[in-house]
Amino acid sequence: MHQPFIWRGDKSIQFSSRSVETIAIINFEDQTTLFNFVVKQGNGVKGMIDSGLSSVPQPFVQPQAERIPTQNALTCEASQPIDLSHLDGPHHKEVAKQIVEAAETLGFFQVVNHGVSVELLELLKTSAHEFFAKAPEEKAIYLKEVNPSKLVKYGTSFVPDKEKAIEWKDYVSMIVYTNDHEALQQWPEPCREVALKFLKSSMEMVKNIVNILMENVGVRLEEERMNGLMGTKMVNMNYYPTCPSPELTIGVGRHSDMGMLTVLLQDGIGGLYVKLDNGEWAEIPPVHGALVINIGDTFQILSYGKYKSAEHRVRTTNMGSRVSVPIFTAPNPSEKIGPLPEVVKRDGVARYKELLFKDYMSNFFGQPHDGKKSLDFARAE
Ligand SMILES: O=C(O)CCC(=O)C(=O)O
Ligand SMILES: [Fe+2]
Repeated sequence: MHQPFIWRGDKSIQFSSRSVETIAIINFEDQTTLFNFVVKQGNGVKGMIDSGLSSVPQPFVQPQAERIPTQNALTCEASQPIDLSHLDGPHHKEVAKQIVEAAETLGFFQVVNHGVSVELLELLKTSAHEFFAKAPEEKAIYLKEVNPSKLVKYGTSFVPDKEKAIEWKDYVSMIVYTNDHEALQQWPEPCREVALKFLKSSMEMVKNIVNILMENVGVRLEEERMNGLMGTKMVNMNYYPTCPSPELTIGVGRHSDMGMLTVLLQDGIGGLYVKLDNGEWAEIPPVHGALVINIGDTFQILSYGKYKSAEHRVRTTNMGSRVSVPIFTAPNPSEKIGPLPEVVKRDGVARYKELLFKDYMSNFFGQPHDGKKSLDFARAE
């Protein structure tokens, strides 16, 4: 079995690979060494924790303002899942109204009877755990510096070299631009098949929700435009290792998602928080078998702000390692995004300018998480 580290004292540990000759000292007190070990060499937060670390190293300690209080946390009241099985029957209008209201207010809701089997949801969580349980060198082959594929990326935190403090999260992103065959060849085991199944079995639901939200603002999307707006799809597996001092760290900092709609599977541990209008944060409680849906920046731009890309964040815990599996849907890189003419005509002045999605995307991935600042890039002067 892989046994990468031997704990030695408080400050330094030995890196032990298979042969005694390769033993090297890793000093977690030295920030460059730590950064290289966790981020550049792909050991991840998990590799650091597996070494027997019992306190949070300085580069992971968040500024006071970003820390998440664990006491007296609110639970989101509007979190009763919406039952999508009624979309096909006489209750269609009521269900559509619930979706519209959630998209206009919180920007987050949960759904059941979404078309993805509970067995598949369980398999997704298991395979996320299996991927991150692999030896660091088996995951490191998917680091973007090592792997030329644009379809897969393994890493830690969001933009670790620019952040004030590194997020307590490892992840693997699996992207589809063109065809599934390519994805299946390049995505890692043991996630590739289940991730693709998740994507396939949730897309009908996603398109139904997008259509409901579009129709509500007087827009009927041609198939080609729908495909253009939903052309980039990414399945992530997020892994938040158990943390010795959760009050000092964050799993994911305050942000909104960049695309159209996100579908998220979370496990039973909890820790996903959404910002309410009054500035308070409330937890989206885990509901077995449910999926979380949230509106992304692109949808906010297209609807000139009628639908809200909700600000959210994730706390860490010492109760066990958490996994989550979001699907991000977003436009093709070459797609123009801007307020839809129908919406502008109906409801007034556009607050966003037209731009190419690839420009929005590179700005988004170039900055550390900072609430909804990402949207400033698209704001009309
Ligand atoms: O892990 C979660 O619950 C949410 C993750 C998230 O917000 C993201 O990956 O964008
Ligand atoms: Fe997110």
